[in-house]
Amino acid sequence: MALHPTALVKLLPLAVLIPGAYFGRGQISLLDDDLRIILDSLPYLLCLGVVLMSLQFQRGRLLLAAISVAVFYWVVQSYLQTSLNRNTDALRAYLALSFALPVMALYLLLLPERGIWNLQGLIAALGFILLGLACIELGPWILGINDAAISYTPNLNDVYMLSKSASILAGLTALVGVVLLCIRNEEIEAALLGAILPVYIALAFLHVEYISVSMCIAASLSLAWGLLRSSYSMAYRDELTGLPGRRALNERLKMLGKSYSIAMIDVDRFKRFNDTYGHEVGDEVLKLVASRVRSIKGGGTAYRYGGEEFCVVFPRKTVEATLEPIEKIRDGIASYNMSIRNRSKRPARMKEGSRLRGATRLGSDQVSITISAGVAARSPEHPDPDSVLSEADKMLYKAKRRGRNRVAYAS
Ligand SMILES: Nc1nc2c(ncn2[C@@H]2O[C@H](COP(=O)(O)OP(=O)(O)OP(=O)(O)O)[C@@H](O)[C@H]2O)c(=O)[nH]1
Repeated sequence: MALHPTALVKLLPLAVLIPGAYFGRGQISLLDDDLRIILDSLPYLLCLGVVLMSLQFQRGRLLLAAISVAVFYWVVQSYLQTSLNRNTDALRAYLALSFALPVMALYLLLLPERGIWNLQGLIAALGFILLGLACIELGPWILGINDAAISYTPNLNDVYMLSKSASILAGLTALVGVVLLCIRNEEIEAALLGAILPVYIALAFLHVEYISVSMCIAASLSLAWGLLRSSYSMAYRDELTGLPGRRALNERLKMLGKSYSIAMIDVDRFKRFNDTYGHEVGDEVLKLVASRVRSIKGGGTAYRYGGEEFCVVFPRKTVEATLEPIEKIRDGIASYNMSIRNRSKRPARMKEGSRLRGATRLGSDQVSITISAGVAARSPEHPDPDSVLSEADKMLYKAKRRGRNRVAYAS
């Protein structure tokens, strides 16, 4: 199981959203009454927006999260705007929330995305609702019948109200969320964390003025942002390699200025590689090549063009300026020995393995691969991105004809 620590970057919007909500709350009292009424209903409106978008994009976990934020806000507004010291119903509601929140957050975090309008999605949603009801009913009762209640009772007279046990549970939930984000590397995981944390903050600092409205706005904005980001990824990112895909390339090509170069890159003898080592190992090769091409220098942006082809766009660069970075990538890939992890996928026919040129079999577990590239720049003969792209493609096939593992460029 691979970990992606860089996925933590997806939490950066939270670093703005949560402090922004906390400090922005101070301004709410300055608003006139009409605006404050609108602001009070903003969490509901935002959650409704997320619910509608989740239905549209089949995002079951975000749908449940948005409904939960709205219910949380409603409970806080309806039952907890009072002194918990004197109102046992309010204390019960607070205990129920502080017990239900981590349990339901963990359920949502661990749940794989199943969509909405299918049996698995509906069962997942039903499980979530039943779990929520059980927590709300059983939570205060369980906490009331044994010693756990004492360590779970909120610190009613402190600004930070969550008890030590509830804080530990909250910390564990957040930790699980961070680990899952690093494993799954998905926008949705960051969005869920981005909703759970503000809701916890609202619960922990319940006595702070306007905390619930500001934090529930932050939570629903995080869900909306995650939904937009994941829809963008779905449309514009290639799932296997994580590179921007063909659609993103087409958009980029429309925005190029008067001077640019385009490189087409293709894995050599990839069909034979697939036939010999299997599609799964072929996918690993594509990921490896993608990770190398992604790090290309010289201001180039890499895209997966399709199949085993990649495209790099160099705005404001001549062909000559692109050669060094492309050669570096080609050389780096050619001299890298890739380990084949899946032993069952080793070449069935040894002769076949050793005949490969594009993928040379080195030892029992290692292969090396090569790439070829063609580069062309905008010129009077090739005045638009499509013709530059097709010229780069011609150069690529020139590199193939000349023996592969090389770069050819339009002079
Ligand atoms: N594993 C894997 N294979 C893919 C993927 N997309 C395309 N391919 C394979 O890539 C191969 C492309 O082969 P060809 O276009 O014939 O070219 P080649 O074998 O690389 O030969 P040259 O380009 O002439 O060096 C085909 O076998 C496709 O099945 C993918 O996402 N994963």
